[in-house]
Amino acid sequence: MSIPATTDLCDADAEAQVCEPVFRAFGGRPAFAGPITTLKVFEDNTLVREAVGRPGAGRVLVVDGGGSRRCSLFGGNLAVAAATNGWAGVVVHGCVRDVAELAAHPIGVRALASFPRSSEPGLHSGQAGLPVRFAGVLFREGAWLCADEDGIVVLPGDPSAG
Ligand SMILES: O=C([O-])CC(=O)C(=O)O
Repeated sequence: MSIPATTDLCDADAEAQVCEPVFRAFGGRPAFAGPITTLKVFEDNTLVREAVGRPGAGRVLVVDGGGSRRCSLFGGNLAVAAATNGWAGVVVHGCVRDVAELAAHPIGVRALASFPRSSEPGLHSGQAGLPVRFAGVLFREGAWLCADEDGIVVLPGDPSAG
C-alpha cells in the first residue's frame, strides 16, 4: 500500500486533524497509515498486549495512556506481536521502551518518549473502542490515521477509498 504524504493530505483538506508535534518516531517503519482502533488505558498495558495479539488487518492502534511518563506501555515483544499480526502502527500517548528492538521491526511507532520501566498489569482497568482525545486531535474508532516524518494526520476515512 502506498502511504500518502501528510503534507499532501493537509494541502488537500483544510479540515484534516493534525496532531500537535509532541511525538517521537520509533519503530522500523517511518510512515504508516490505516483505520484506527482505540484504547484508553492508564499505566497498565494489559489491553495493549491483548490488542496486538489479535489480527490488526492493517489498522493503527491508538493508545491513550493519559500522557503518563511514569512507565512504558509498549516495547520489543509487543512490537513483534503487532508486526506479526499485521498492525500498520501504534500511536501511544505515553511511553515505550526497547528502542533498539522497536527499530528492528516493520511497524510504525509514535510515542511521547522512551522510559525503561514497564507498566503494572492489573493496576488499572482500560477501555477499548471509545473516542479518545490527545495532542489536540479526536481519535475515533474507524477514522483513518496517516503518520510520516512530517507528523500525524487524522481524517474521517481513507482518502483513497473515494
Ligand atoms: O511492558 C512493556 O512495556 C512492553 C514490553 O516490554 C515489551 O513489549 O517487550
